[in-house]
Amino acid sequence: MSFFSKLKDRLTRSSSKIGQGLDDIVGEAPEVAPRTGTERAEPAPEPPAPTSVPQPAPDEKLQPAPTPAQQPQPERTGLVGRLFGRDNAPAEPRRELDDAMLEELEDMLIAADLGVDTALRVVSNIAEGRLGRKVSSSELKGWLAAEIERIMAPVARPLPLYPKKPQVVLVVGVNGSGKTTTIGKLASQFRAAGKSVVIAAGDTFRAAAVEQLQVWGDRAGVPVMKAAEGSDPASLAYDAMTRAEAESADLLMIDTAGRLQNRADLMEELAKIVRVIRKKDPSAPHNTLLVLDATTGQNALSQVETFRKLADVSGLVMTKLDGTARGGVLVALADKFGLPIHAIGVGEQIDDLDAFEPGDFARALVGA
Ligand SMILES: Nc1nc2c(ncn2[C@@H]2O[C@H](COP(=O)(O)OP(=O)(O)OP(=O)(O)O)[C@@H](O)[C@H]2O)c(=O)[nH]1
Repeated sequence: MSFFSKLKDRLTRSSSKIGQGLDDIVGEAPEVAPRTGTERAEPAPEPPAPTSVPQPAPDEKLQPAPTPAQQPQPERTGLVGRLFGRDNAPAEPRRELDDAMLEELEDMLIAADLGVDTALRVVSNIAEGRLGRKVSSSELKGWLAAEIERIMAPVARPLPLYPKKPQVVLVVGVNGSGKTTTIGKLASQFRAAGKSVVIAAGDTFRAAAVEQLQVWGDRAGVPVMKAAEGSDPASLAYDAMTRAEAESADLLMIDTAGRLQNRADLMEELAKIVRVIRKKDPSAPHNTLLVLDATTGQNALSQVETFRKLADVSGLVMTKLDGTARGGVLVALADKFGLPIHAIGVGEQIDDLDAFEPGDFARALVGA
């Protein structure tokens, strides 16, 4: 199954929240516009965007996505047919885009975790030049997907790989956000791409976390460096760096603790890891990935703020987009911080993590 198919299948809780929300808003129209042939002409409803072909970003933010030539067109009724009421195309409910509808849209997007600022901006962009028009739910989905894609396109960047070996990736995030799983999935994928990888189990205070990492390491065929329980994570990171250099490994991934209860300690622990690996390579770590759990919704925003103070976060990975109705928070994150989103996770299996593709994500999120 392609990752996009998985994304569409598994983002259903978020997409049904937004997609169903739009259907409900349009369905609440005081009247369903009958096709009389005398009303103001409206553009034909857009067919859903094709799912298999990535769409170019629309040139102009307010234009509906271009209709691909091969897509079946909704039947257009000729003038005579309309005059004689022979319009057999099923009429989609339409509702006039007015202030009340915009407010409902805004509330729905806020409830879907896009956050107040982002929801306001998205809604005002959708409204621009369209007030007073009778719009359908599928048109709204198309415009919303285009707006979301526009916000997310600048932050969709795969994990950058530099020529430096070993490339050090420090992985930070609160406990349970999916750090271990993300490291395991990335390690497997890099191995499959022919790269050699070393993992350091830097959360030395939690035996369960170390064990879990070992399971992933075994699965991926990647060595996992461990240290005695409670020992200094920085000294483990240094040893792991030594081993990665000796083995000419392409990548060293360092797991870290995620206890936010004592921020000063955690900050010192992360800073010390960075200090010791810089003794071996002043340009390390080359990436500092913050792993966020989508199910925490708006809380992910404060986690970014906190971890940016604790570490020099260079990019984000969002996990658990499956099984949550809060996937909209990724749009809020992109809009607020502009940090690169390197990958998203939609399950617990190795291939349930993939690069972030904004068009696919936007369409899956709104159910377009
Ligand atoms: N459904 C789903 N579950 C995930 C995903 N990523 C991780 N998980 C699960 O989330 C739980 C926590 O993931 P971990 O990788 O252990 O998280 P961690 O940040 O390393 O947490 P600690 O080990 O407590 O530090 C595990 O049960 C994972 O299987 C995902 O994308 N989707």
